[in-house]
Amino acid sequence: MFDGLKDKLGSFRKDVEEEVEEKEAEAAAEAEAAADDEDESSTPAAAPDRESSEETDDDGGPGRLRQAAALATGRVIIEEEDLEEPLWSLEMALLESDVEMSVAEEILDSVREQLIGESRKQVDTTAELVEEALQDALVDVISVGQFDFEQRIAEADKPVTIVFTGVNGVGKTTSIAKMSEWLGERGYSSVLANGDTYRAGASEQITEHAENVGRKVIAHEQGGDPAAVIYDGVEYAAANDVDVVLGDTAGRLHTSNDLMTQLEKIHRVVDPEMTLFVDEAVAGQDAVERAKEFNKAAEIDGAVLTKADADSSGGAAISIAHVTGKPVLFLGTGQGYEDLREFDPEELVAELLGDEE
Ligand SMILES: Nc1nc2c(ncn2[C@@H]2O[C@H](COP(=O)(O)OP(=O)(O)OP(=O)(O)O)[C@@H](O)[C@H]2O)c(=O)[nH]1
Repeated sequence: MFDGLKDKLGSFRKDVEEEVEEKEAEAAAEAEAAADDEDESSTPAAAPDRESSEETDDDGGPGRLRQAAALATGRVIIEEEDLEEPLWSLEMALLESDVEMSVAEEILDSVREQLIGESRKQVDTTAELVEEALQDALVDVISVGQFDFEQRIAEADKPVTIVFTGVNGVGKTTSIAKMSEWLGERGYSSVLANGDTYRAGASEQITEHAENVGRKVIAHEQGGDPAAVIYDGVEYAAANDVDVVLGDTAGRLHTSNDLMTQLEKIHRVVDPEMTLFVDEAVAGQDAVERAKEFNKAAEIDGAVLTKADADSSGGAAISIAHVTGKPVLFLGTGQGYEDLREFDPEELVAELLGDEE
């Protein structure tokens, strides 16, 4: 999962290390040269000249002698110019990984600010410093809007209704069945409601998944009212002590107006606890754009990204929360019903920056 992005983040760490090593070597050479100068000019008459040459430091930045002095005390100073190339490469890498432009910029700004600011202190290893800066920057953008999904289910009045939206073909129905399993493992019963009355075959599809995971499915005729189906799901759940109603909906209707009308009616009729947007991680920028579009048409509470197991870039997972203000809550990590993983920003970033394969 996200191996391409992981490699690229590793390259940035190496790039900065190389820059700093090069600088250390230069500073060491300078220190040696300065020591030689001192030996040669240690007569009292030469001293004022040396002082003035230290003050008029004409090579810009903190200056060679100050760098050399810093090196002698074990400090390394990273300056903006040292980061220029590595940051440029990082930007390209993020964009190639389908990270949305504004999100990539946010990450770069944060890394730049942290590395330049912090590096003026004692530095143990450059790699640690870079890792910390990347970790903070990534966690910041990924964890926008995060909330504890399970706690929200636990605290909500029962039955809890969750509506799933998103275009067809991305694994929405599979994700509903996976969610039903995920809830079951945590002691919550659920019923599936086929609010996708638009597409032929949707009912058979959700029924098959429901049978596979041993859940009841509520469905009406094709062309029926999605709000009415989900309402029946809620009625069934209330009458049978079922905790959660998982409502499928038709992904894209003709216009975002239709979509909004459909979801608005569902909201009026059953007042769902959450509306989750489902898309596939492998769609990259397209998934990010769709998340924006769906969030605009009908406010979503969070996202489920399917097929993360097949996604090398990680761009959608990195970008969606920052772009929509709504968190990624789950990742689909395979075709089995158990392959649904709660999205944990810190854990994900640790994996992205980790050394293990
Ligand atoms: N590798 C992988 N495959 C997945 C994942 N989620 C769904 N799939 C597969 O994607 C294919 C489509 O899933 P469905 O749920 O049937 O998708 P769909 O019928 O297009 O779904 P709708 O979005 O409901 O229209 C199926 O073969 C699923 O097994 C996932 O997280 N990882």
